[in-house]
Amino acid sequence: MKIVETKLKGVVVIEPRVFEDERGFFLETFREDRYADVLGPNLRFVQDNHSRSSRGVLRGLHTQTRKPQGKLVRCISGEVFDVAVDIDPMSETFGQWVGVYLSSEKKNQIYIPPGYAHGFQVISAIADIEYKCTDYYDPGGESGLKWDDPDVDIAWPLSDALLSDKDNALPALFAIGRT
Ligand SMILES: Cc1cn([C@H]2C[C@H](O)[C@@H](COP(=O)(O)OP(=O)(O)O[C@H]3O[C@@H](C)C(=O)[C@@H](O)[C@H]3O)O2)c(=O)[nH]c1=O
Repeated sequence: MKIVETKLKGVVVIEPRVFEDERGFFLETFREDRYADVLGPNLRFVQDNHSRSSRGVLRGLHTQTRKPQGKLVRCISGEVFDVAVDIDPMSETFGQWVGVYLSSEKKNQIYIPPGYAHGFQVISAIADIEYKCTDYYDPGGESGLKWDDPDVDIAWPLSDALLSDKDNALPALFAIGRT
């Protein structure tokens, strides 16, 4: 598999090896030994999630304060623009973001370590994403920042973003950075 590092520490894009033949294709989407080599030896996933959304839907930008989750994300149908944001005020890259198009065609993945904010926007008519998490969902510790915070200035592919009421009410980065 090919690993592409990004400007955010620990955020990597993974391009697994895909075996194609007359029946279709095969790939390993996770195996502990190889991924631990890249993502760190203490890697342990405890929860798998799957969500489906339609074109324009934007979920994010989310993080958890009490149980920060590392996430290994892939798109199993359609295409999304997936984003990680550095929300650590002590970090040299605080406020910076990286984005990658994930698709069922490319079969690529992004790993986002604990402590970053994560979100994605759907480009195709429908998209399914699956992601493995290093800690459990903790509703009482949910946090995040607004998708269009001008201080972060993410270049989302579609300007018409469809958000949940919860995501529409998220604060700006400077507000969560002070807590
Ligand atoms: C995230 C999550 C939600 N839920 C429930 C709560 C709620 O009733 C329903 C939908 O939740 P949400 O609106 O928060 O789902 P969603 O907006 O898809 O939240 C997700 O967004 C992406 C960007 C992430 O990075 C994830 O960590 C997660 O925060 O599912 C769980 O039971 N377990 C979970 O792990």
